[in-house]
Amino acid sequence: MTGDTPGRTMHRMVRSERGVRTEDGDEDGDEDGAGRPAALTARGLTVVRGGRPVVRDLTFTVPRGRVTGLLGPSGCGKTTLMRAIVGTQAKVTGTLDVLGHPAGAAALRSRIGYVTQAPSVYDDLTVHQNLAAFAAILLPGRAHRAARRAAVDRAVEDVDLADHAHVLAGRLSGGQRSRVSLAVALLGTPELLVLDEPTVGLDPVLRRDLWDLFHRIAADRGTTLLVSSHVMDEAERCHRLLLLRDGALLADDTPDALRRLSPAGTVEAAFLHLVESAATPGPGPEPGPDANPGPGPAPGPHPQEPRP
Ligand SMILES: Nc1ncnc2c1ncn2[C@@H]1O[C@H](COP(=O)(O)OP(=O)(O)OP(=O)(O)O)[C@@H](O)[C@H]1O
Repeated sequence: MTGDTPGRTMHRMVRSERGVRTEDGDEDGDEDGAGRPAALTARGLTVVRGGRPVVRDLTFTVPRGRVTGLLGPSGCGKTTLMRAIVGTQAKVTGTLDVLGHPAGAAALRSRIGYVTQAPSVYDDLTVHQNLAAFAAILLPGRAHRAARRAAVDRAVEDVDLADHAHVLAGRLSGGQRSRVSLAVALLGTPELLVLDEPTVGLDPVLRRDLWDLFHRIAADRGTTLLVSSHVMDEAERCHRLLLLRDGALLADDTPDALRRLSPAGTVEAAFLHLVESAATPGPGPEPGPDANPGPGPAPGPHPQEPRP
């Protein structure tokens, strides 16, 4: 069972090669309270690129309807993991289930939205035309005309670009172009949104606005968001975090539980603490009550909601 299920069993935290996680006795596996499979379940997930493993033996679960941050330094494997999740990465071994299907299954195509680091928009089309072009692929034919229009209008509103709907994409700022890419991903109302460093290069106000949008999407539609970043302060904005380093999972927990791992009380300090503990064999960090039990159930209520 995953998600915010009250009355969960007690978990015992362990540190393993797969990062910090808990051991527990729950038997109900990777489902949420409604009996649906978790958004993501990985076991022993490894990806080889350029002849070497760049994602190594990851085991984690991502609950539905929450904003999960995938954080770690440049080159640690975030994009590679995301590509594995959306089914575009070769040389993936281990288990990776997405919305209850093996990653890359045809049944997932319309259920996942993926926004890469490079905005995929046509510069010589307006925002509206860009969205209309993608909507025509998703909802082809005359019968869907009204639905197409509604989907485009809603996506433009979602990303707060109504004032720029008729501006050429080539004349937009970097942040605005990123939002057009996001709007394209939102057109199909995906159940899982995978966003690769969507806030990179944005000023603090735009970053805050985008994070607000991510939370609205999760809260209003029950969409699961997996958002990567190499900026540790973005961790505070997530319900859950996967911390990666050198392709390995350092932690899978809530920001609140991670903050408690170090005296400084920040996720960045927790990251350093975990790196140091991984380098020094020992008993490992103290338990965090919100740790994800890896392949087992996810945590109960979050003691501190993320800063939107
Ligand atoms: N096409 C490729 N061929 C071989 N190795 C690659 C290729 N692309 C990436 N890598 C290697 O895989 C590792 C993980 O890269 P990845 O792009 O997944 O990291 P990242 O955490 O997303 O980095 P960034 O934050 O800079 O985008 C890196 O060591 C990188 O050098």
